[in-house]
Amino acid sequence: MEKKITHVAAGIIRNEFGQLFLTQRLEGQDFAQSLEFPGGKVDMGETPEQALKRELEEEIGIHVLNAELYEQFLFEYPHKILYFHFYLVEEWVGEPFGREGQEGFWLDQKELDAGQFPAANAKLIQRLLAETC
Ligand SMILES: Nc1nc2c([nH]c(=O)n2[C@H]2C[C@H](O)[C@@H](COP(=O)(O)OP(=O)(O)OP(=O)(O)O)O2)c(=O)[nH]1
Ligand SMILES: [Mg+2]
Repeated sequence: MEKKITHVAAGIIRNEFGQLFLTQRLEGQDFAQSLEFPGGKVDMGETPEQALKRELEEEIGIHVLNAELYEQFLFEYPHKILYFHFYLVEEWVGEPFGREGQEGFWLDQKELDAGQFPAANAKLIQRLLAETC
């Protein structure tokens, strides 16, 4: 059977100290306990940017003021095919927190560790590490 492609929009939320806001996936979700960039599936009729804004309100309680597309790519897991839209978010209103009970914390961009994220994130994290100063 053909696997359908699910679109996912997620935010690389970066503060003025060069730290990124990460969350930990919950028990019961796929990739439970992995770290992630907050975000989720793009709903039917939504643009990826609209999905990003909705998901960041729902998951971490922030209102995004500006988002710049950083990386888009397809990744095939054994059980699903995802098309990611990662946005760099540096302007928002509110203080991010794990609104759905998940852990959330700030981490220096240069401290990112691809081993703590799902496999799809590897290249993205490589780029983020290469772009720290
Ligand atoms: N949000 C997010 N998802 C990621 C990342 N890396 C990665 O492989 N994924 C995968 C995990 C999921 O299979 C999918 C994203 O879906 P999700 O579980 O966040 O979707 P959602 O928030 O809409 O959650 P749900 O309502 O379906 O439970 O992408 C990442 O950095 N951030
Ligand atoms: Mg999600």
